[in-house]
Amino acid sequence: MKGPLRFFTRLGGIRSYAGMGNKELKLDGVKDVIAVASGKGGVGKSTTAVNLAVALTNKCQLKVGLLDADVYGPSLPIMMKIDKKPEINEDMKMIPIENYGVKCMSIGFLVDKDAAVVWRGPMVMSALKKLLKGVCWGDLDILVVDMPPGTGDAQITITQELQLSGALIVSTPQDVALMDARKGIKMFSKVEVPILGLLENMSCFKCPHCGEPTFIFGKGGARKTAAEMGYNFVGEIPLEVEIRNGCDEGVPIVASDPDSVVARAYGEAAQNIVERLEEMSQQLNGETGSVRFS
Ligand SMILES: Nc1ncnc2c1ncn2[C@@H]1O[C@H](COP(=O)(O)OP(=O)(O)OP(=O)(O)O)[C@@H](O)[C@H]1O
Repeated sequence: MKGPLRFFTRLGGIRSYAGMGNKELKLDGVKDVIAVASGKGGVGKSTTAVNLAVALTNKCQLKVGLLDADVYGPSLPIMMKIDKKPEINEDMKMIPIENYGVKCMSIGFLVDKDAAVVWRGPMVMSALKKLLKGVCWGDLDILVVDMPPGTGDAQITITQELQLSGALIVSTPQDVALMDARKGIKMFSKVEVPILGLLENMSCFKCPHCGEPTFIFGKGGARKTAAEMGYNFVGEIPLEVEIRNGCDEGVPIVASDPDSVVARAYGEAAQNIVERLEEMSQQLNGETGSVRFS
């Protein structure tokens, strides 16, 4: 594992890192919080977060939440087909809205879809803090956080406010995307968040007529980068029209066609992440068996 040695302790089933300064546990009942991030925009981070959340629910049988922290361009309302505002509980916390078995929260549930785009920094920060602290998630095995693209203030705030178990970096195989992915990795390393691995999105396009693969964004770039940097390679997701359709229609392909090749690829990636979290737990606190995912 990269970065300084840290070790886990367990507090009532919730993981916590020793040696992380004075961070408090902010999300009661949530065992692991993982960030899905990319340095570059438009590489399929939200698509990955949504499909992974459904795969972690359906294929890994976990209790999963999905937080759309991409305040500038929330896509969860469309991708998860949720068109209502969350209710508030007696503690004045927002109750996540469930679809496909995943508990969801997004700034897009709260404001007009174009409003956040023109927000100034302080408004973005205040909205983010509300999203991070003001949601009653209940008991979750994993909360998947769809990060805003890039490595600016909003991203750093999230990594500082949330006790992240790790970050998944999504990239296309293209050099320019991989360059930004490296910046993302650097940001997480600086704040001592472990990298769960790299996932390559849009890895290849298979002609629906002849089956010939075309490597539109280059071949194997994320796998190579993961190997060079010593990180886990989580898997590759092809460029496929059904994935895009699923996003636009609000039915993730993992939910609509769970036996498809693509849904299986997301399932394997989800399993890889779960195993990586378990490995980290075992390495760091000396456990010998799976505690939560057996
Ligand atoms: N593997 C894929 N195959 C086909 N289309 C995809 C795939 N992954 C993502 N897309 C499409 O690419 C577009 C961008 O994806 P997405 O919104 O997930 O990217 P993003 O990295 O989250 O973007 P942003 O930087 O705006 O947050 C969407 O239209 C989505 O449907």
